[in-house]
Amino acid sequence: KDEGDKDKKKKRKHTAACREILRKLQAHEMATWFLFPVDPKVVPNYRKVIKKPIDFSTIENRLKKGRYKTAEGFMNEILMVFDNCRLFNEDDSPIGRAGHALRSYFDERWAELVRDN
Ligand SMILES: CO[C@H](O)CCc1ccc(O)cc1
Repeated sequence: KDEGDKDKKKKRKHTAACREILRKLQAHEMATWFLFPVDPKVVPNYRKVIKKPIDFSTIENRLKKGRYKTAEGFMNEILMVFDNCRLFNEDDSPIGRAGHALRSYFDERWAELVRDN
């Protein structure tokens, strides 16, 4: 097995672990607002405020295409979902609270992944 094969195997391993975490996030009851891109027709000023819009369906497509070289690349885009939410929504609002709840849930799943790998 040359280096290339080992790297490919490692990438497959972290991609599978990241897809499992993403599936859990998408299944979470608080995930509704984060599943698909925010529609600029529904929220006109969203794209003016949020410079890097990102959502779970976009991340899922990138995972499937093998776009993340490392698990950290995946983690950074997941965290961007929650940073965007904190920027756009009051902490004390339904979507703000959903973002915080889902971020805590992610942190727990991520800690498990790090521990188990
Ligand atoms: C990920 O969702 C966005 O942060 C919130 C977009 C939004 C804000 C206010 C509304 O009335 C509707 C959508």
